[in-house]
Amino acid sequence: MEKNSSNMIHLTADSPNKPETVCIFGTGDFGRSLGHKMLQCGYSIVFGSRKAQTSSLIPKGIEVLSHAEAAKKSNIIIVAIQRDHYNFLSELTEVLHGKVLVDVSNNLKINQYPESNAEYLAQLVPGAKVVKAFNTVSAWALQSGTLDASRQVFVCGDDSKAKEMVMGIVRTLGLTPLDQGSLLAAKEIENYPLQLFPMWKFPIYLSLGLSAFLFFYCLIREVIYPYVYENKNVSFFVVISIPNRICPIVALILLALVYLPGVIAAIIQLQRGTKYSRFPDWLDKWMLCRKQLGLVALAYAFLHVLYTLVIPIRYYVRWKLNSYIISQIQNNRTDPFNYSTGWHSDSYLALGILGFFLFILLGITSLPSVSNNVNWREFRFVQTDPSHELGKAGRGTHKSSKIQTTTVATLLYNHIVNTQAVSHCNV
Ligand SMILES: NC(=O)C1=CN([C@@H]2O[C@H](COP(=O)(O)OP(=O)(O)OC[C@H]3O[C@@H](n4cnc5c(N)ncnc54)[C@H](OP(=O)(O)O)[C@@H]3O)[C@@H](O)[C@H]2O)C=CC1
Ligand SMILES: [Cu+2]
Repeated sequence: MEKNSSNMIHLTADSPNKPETVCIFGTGDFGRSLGHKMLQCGYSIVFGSRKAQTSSLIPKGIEVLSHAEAAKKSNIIIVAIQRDHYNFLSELTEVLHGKVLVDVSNNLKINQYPESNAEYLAQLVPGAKVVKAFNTVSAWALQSGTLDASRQVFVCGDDSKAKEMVMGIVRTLGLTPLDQGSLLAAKEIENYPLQLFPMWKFPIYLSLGLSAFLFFYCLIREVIYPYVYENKNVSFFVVISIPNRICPIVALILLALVYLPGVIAAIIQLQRGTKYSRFPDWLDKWMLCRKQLGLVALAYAFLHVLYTLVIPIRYYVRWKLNSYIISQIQNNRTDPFNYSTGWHSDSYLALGILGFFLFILLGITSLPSVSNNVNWREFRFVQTDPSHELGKAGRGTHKSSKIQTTTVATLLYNHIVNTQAVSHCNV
């Protein structure tokens, strides 16, 4: 595989034993950190700077030259300068002709400029092959060697050879390059570090909203109403009983919402008679956060399981059971065993257990670290890949063969419906 060749340092064609020289413009935080890391990985580095003196901050063994001189020494130039200061590069058009220019810049706001920084750079230096990379790696992480957040480096560019060269460097640094296609993808890549859990926002707000609504509903029905009309104080219900009622309902609603957009999308496609037109924006966004919706639903189901497991040790439950037994004794009466209740109770618990088990299976396989370890057939066996749909969401190919999701939903639905008959939540 290509992995072997790319893990080695790239040697220049003319001098096979000398490592490739890479030029970095800008001796700021990021330029220095990247230079230091690349030096460690065996590259020969030269800095291009406005001031050609060496400061103590510059890693030993790296030359600092003027921009033009430094650029002449290498075919790859990493531009570690803020976008606002790019204009001087247009004067270097001649020197930079045919060279690979790597744009690492980030913005302060999403969509700060009309065009991406990388495209702007390509306009400034028309003869250069611009590649976008490294913007998702922080200077601090490079320096401390603690790349704990993500080893993924998004790379995009119009020239495939230039892109391949940059991806080689990324791999040599021990990072994982992800080819995102042409320079048109640069805008998305630049917006990426500015986003804070973009796909999680909607699922989390929705689940919190639903929980709050259901909480007040249950509070009125089960605590305030008995208090007002029967003068019964069961306010402690807010601690376990009511949450345990909310959790399964929210979980099931969210699970249904994972499903619903696929159905709506199918209806839209049938109506339009084509699957090659874009879905409305709201549907697109909804589709893209299905995986997160599913995982939040799983979290709620998990809470429900925990709340349910503690039922036998609750004081209120034990007291209720005891007083029931005592009242039988006092009345000298034995309630007969009810077979249908026996069946009901066991079967809804079994449905809950199986549904929860499959739900966990779905959740686990949707984690990237797990799905990377199974092949696509194995994956399809468990679920349809949400990220597979992620890439195509806008273009409208949706294979909704979510047999497993259907099973989970059906099992859990039956579990909840049966709960009405013999409830573990009624205590
Ligand atoms: N810091 C980080 O963690 C990350 C930074 N980046 C990106 O890397 C780039 C550099 O960031 P960072 O190193 O933090 O920024 P700094 O402000 O630390 O450094 C920027 C460097 O740009 C050069 N520069 C400044 N003004 C001019 C100018 N008018 N003309 C020419 N060169 C100039 C200077 O180098 P000199 O004095 O040598 O000329 C300066 O050291 C930015 O685009 C940033 O978005 C991307 C990912 C992470
Ligand atoms: Cu339940």
